[in-house]
Amino acid sequence: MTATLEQRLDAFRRLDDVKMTFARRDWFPGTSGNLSIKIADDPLQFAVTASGKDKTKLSPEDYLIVDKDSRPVDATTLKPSAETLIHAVVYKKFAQAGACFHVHTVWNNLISELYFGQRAFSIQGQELIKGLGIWEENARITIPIVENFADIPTLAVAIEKVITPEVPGVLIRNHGIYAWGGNDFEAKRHLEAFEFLFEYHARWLQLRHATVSTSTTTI
Ligand SMILES: CSCCC(=O)C(=O)COP(=O)(O)O
Ligand SMILES: [Zn+2]
Repeated sequence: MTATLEQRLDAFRRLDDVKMTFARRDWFPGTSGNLSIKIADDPLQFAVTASGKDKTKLSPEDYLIVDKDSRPVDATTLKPSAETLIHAVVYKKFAQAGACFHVHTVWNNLISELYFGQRAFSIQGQELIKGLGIWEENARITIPIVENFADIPTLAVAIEKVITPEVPGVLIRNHGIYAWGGNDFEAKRHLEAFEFLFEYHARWLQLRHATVSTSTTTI
């Protein structure tokens, strides 16, 4: 069933909230990043950020509604995010996904670069893994890494091939992360958990390196 006006406005308000929260963390440098919230399943429709906007600001022209083919549902001069196809892939692959968020951060870029040549990043035994909805003892998670294809349909196909229901995210090398969840609250929690794990791991590697270097220095 097509979404009502009230559902659309509710999605826009929720996107405003998430956007401003992430903006305060500097998670949208240089107009990067995009956000979406699903508003209808059959046929698929979702609200998505307009392309190229300064996502640290609010304006009446921040979002539009697109269909399963990432095409605007209404007549509009706004362009959907250049990466809308990736949001569509997530919603089509996981019927339970209700929101999908993409940010470029130094930490997620560093992790993808540190594991250059590898197709995934794994981490084990961190409490914040529970933030991803994984509660088993000493859990290990593996987030796939895809190469940063400039051609978005190629990138979307690469992402479609590697994402799984177990881990709600994917890293694009030297680009950023996509994370999703059943709704905006859950997608935000997942994204925050991933970002914590990336920062923790990168800092841990740095400290370990510094400690090893100091302990091997002769006076
Ligand atoms: C300057 S960021 C390059 C494009 C990108 O990766 C991104 O996340 C933002 O693209 P959009 O079309 O959604 O504004
Ligand atoms: Zn991006």
